[in-house]
Amino acid sequence: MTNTVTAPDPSLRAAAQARSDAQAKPTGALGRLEHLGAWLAACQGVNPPRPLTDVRVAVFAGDHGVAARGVSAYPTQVTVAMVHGILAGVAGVSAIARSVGATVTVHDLGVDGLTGVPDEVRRFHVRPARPISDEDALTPDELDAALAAGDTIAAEAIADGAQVLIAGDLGIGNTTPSAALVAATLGLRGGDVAGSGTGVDAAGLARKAAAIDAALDRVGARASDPRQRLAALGSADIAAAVGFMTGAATRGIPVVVDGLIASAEALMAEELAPGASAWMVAGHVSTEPGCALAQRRLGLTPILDLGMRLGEGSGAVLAVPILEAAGAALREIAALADL
Ligand SMILES: Cc1cc2ncn([C@H]3O[C@H](COP(=O)(O)O)[C@@H](O)[C@H]3O)c2cc1C
Ligand SMILES: O=C(O)c1cccnc1
Repeated sequence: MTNTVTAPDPSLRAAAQARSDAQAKPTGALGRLEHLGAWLAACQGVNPPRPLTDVRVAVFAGDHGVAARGVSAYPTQVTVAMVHGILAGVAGVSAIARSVGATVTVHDLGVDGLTGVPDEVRRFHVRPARPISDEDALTPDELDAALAAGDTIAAEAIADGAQVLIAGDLGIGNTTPSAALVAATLGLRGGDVAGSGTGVDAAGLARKAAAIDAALDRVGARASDPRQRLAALGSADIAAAVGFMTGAATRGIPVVVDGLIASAEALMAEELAPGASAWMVAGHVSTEPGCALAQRRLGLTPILDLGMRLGEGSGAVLAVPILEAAGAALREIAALADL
């Protein structure tokens, strides 16, 4: 596993922008679509960029001990139910991915009580994350194993032809560790980053902010080290997604970032593999306050803002047609001089 990231090719970005400028439209008339097209060309190393025919969502599923603090509106059994839902192709991300021609896999990185699934799903199974307000979620060895699992999942998808990778999340309670990671990274408190997640009421929101503050106070200055922050405040599913994102960036494959959980993971990926965020676009911004905060820190401007708060990679995969249209515009619009 390497952490060395080479930036998307700046000469191809410039060439794509020049091609766009010469096309049969007023200069700049396609707005941010032009930037997305140039970014895609730079990522692919070819101008105009190739069509996106192989986009993959890997959903990282895991349970979170902190859920016992009453931070979610739903019981933890929903995590198992939703893994089965994804396997059956009937989850939210399943429907949206199908509508855009993307594929979805799900990976158990700490789901409590998961049975009746293919071995492949449990290949990287570990125990659920310990409650972050009371103890570190992971040991250093567990952190390494989770990061390596995500890197392997990315490597295998890329070797199999994936052009774009998306990390999806699944696990009751996961907005709490994600918000805690954003708070610790940005120097904020629970009240700044806690959102309603699955729909907690005001008392639930207060419990969530308090759980985040307890975790931040417990970890203290250790949080300034990104590995310690991730092990103390994260989880195996979150760490695996971080390894998946760094695995994509180190291999020169673009990533579309989803909501709060993925944006927190992207923050961690950028710290563990500096430059990784140059391989990312934000597919959407969710309604969780920590999501916009993380994206702003990374300099990522979301493609979509639809008031979504599902996770699973759903908002990211929904943005893929916009990215594809950006590439199509570069490929198919004639040069004004040729008309
Ligand atoms: C039926 C259902 C399907 C989901 N799919 C994703 N999430 C999302 O919501 C959960 C995080 O929110 P919180 O931190 O408030 O628990 C995670 O499972 C996340 O993937 C779902 C949540 C539910 C209830
Ligand atoms: O921001 C997200 O992706 C999100 C929000 C609520 C629940 N699950 C995910």
